[in-house]
Amino acid sequence: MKLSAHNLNLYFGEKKVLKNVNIDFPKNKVTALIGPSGCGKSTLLRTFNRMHDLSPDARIEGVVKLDDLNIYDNKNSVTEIRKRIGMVFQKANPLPKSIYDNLAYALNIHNFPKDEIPSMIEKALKESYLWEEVKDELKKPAVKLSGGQQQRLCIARTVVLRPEVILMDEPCSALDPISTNKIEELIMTLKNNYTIVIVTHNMQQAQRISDYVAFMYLGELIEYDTAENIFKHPQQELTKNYVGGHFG
Ligand SMILES: Nc1ncnc2c1ncn2[C@@H]1O[C@H](COP(=O)(O)OP(=O)(O)OP(=O)(O)O)[C@@H](O)[C@H]1O
Repeated sequence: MKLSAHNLNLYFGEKKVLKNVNIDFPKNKVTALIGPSGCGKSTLLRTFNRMHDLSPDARIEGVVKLDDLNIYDNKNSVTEIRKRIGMVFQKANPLPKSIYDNLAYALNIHNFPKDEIPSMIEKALKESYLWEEVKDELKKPAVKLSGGQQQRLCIARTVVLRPEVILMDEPCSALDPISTNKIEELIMTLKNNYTIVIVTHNMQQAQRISDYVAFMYLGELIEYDTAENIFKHPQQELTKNYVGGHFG
């Protein structure tokens, strides 16, 4: 197990959004978080790299760990945690810089040796299936790339730091089917090197790419199992109804 939450409760002000969630994410697997809108998928995902530190009304109880490291122990640096647990968002968010500098910026912040930066960037772009498309125009502004290319650049910006975990919050929801397909293929190769947790609304996508699936409802983890069991043999009535398309 790579990442875990135990007895996790999360409140925004008075509102309890995560209710006693217990979950362990296995190493080098893709786990999908599914459930109807507002059930707490993104909130759970964001807990793992301390994104809620930015919300003054968020309050967390419980234990969240990366291996044996307690993510919420104040002696651990948030910057270091976010280097080990990277995140890719719903909408591609490249910096207003060149393709090359989008990756160099992250490496410079983390003080990687200057002479290693060009080869690390090439490796990350190759790993993100983008190198062949951009190798001759690395100085081009990243915002001039297509939406799908921008999202692969954001994935490259995450993997260039050699994280252990990649959190993905609906990374394909703004993309066309061809770009989505490329990112899904990419996710399936990335899991050889990284542990991946992905929020998705797309049941077909969850079936195609995930090894494990966690179904959430109203802030609770209702069922967590292999993708095969969740989609073919769900144990809970709620899961059965959700994956059967009866609500959500
Ligand atoms: N910063 C915040 N402050 C207050 N409430 C919030 C905040 N972020 C999320 N919430 C609330 O927490 C609940 C869970 O939201 P969350 O975004 O985690 O759900 P979700 O399952 O990811 O939904 P969706 O599929 O629509 O993205 C919702 O009721 C939402 O309104």
